Amino acid sequence: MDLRMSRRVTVLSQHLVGEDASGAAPAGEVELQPLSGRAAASQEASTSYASATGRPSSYARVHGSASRAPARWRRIDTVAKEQLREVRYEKAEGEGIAKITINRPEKRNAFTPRTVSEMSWCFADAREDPAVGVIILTGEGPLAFCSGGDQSVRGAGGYAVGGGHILHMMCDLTIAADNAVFGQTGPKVGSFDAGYGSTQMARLVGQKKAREMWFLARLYDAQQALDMGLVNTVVPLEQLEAETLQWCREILKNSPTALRVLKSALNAAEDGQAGIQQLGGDATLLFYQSEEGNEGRQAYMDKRPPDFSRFKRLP
Ligand SMILES: CC(C)(COP(=O)(O)OP(=O)(O)OC[C@H]1O[C@@H](n2cnc3c(N)ncnc32)[C@H](O)[C@@H]1OP(=O)(O)O)[C@@H](O)C(=O)NCCC(=O)NCCSC(=O)CCC(=O)c1ccccc1C(=O)O
Repeated sequence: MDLRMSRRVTVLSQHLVGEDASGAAPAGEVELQPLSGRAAASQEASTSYASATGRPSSYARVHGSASRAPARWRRIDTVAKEQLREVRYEKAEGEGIAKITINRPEKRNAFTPRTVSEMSWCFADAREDPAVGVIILTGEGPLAFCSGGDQSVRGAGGYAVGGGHILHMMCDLTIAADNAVFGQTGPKVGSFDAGYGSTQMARLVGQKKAREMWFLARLYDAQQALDMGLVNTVVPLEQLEAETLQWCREILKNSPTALRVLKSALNAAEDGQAGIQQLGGDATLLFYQSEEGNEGRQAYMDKRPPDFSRFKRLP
């Protein structure tokens, strides 16, 4: 599944696997540290605008901060004429935020082919909804975002889907809970992702670290994930939704066209001709909204030669 197909900004919240409800890390798993150091600093940086004067700058005064208040979620049970069973789909009342929640907590939100289909339908619905500007992808419950493909339904035929870790890597941004654990288990369970799961990872964390993650199949805590550039920020689990909503609202205050073209540009360098096609499509969209673009179309409709003389040839 190519999550980049969504032209809107996608934020991922929650974590791959978490500690048990008692707070103790299970034997053999990484011991999680309290939020500190770079994780705490990254949380602070996400809400502040630096100023050399020590006072809030005009930029900070104009743009301010975004609310962390809870959203009023409206649940949508049927998408693409299908009843959702393994995914919960919601939209925030009066805000451009959609939320897709993998809803199989009893299996640590492992996905089946059905889950992936339901996610695709929801992404497509959100993509087509002009009111939606940001999509949150998350997992149900405090224990896991997604533990990858459900091993009980994996067949010899195989499906072109990667694990839960790959889902978050394909999102634009990742906000991790402080109990999050990240990693690839593939080589230990007879699986691998030789597509985006490998190439996107290497782009995010570098070739050496990507090879370490895949070849050794170890697990990493949230601080380690932050340090290697795998996630954008780490917040206490109980602040995860508030932090995510604040990021969404901050993004939604910004120019949708600027965001759209930036996302296309950031993807274009890596996506070859498909990436350039998206960027080219965005340029055409903008051109069609311009006077110059309209003059050509209007002249044809008027059965006259176009007059482009009033449009400057800028250096
Ligand atoms: C994620 C864990 C580290 C969490 O550990 P913990 O919190 O202690 O919980 P557990 O007690 O282990 O799990 C609770 C319960 O959930 C079941 N479960 C967890 N994960 C899965 C899973 N991925 N598949 C099936 N079932 C799962 C677990 O068995 C428990 O059930 P009980 O009945 O209570 O025993 C830990 O759970 C863990 O390591 N999980 C496995 C992670 C993993 O290896 N994931 C697979 C990676 S490979 C992949 O994703 C490729 C895609 C794929 O395999 C696939 C699947 C389906 C169709 C097609 C494909 C394809 O190949 O294309």
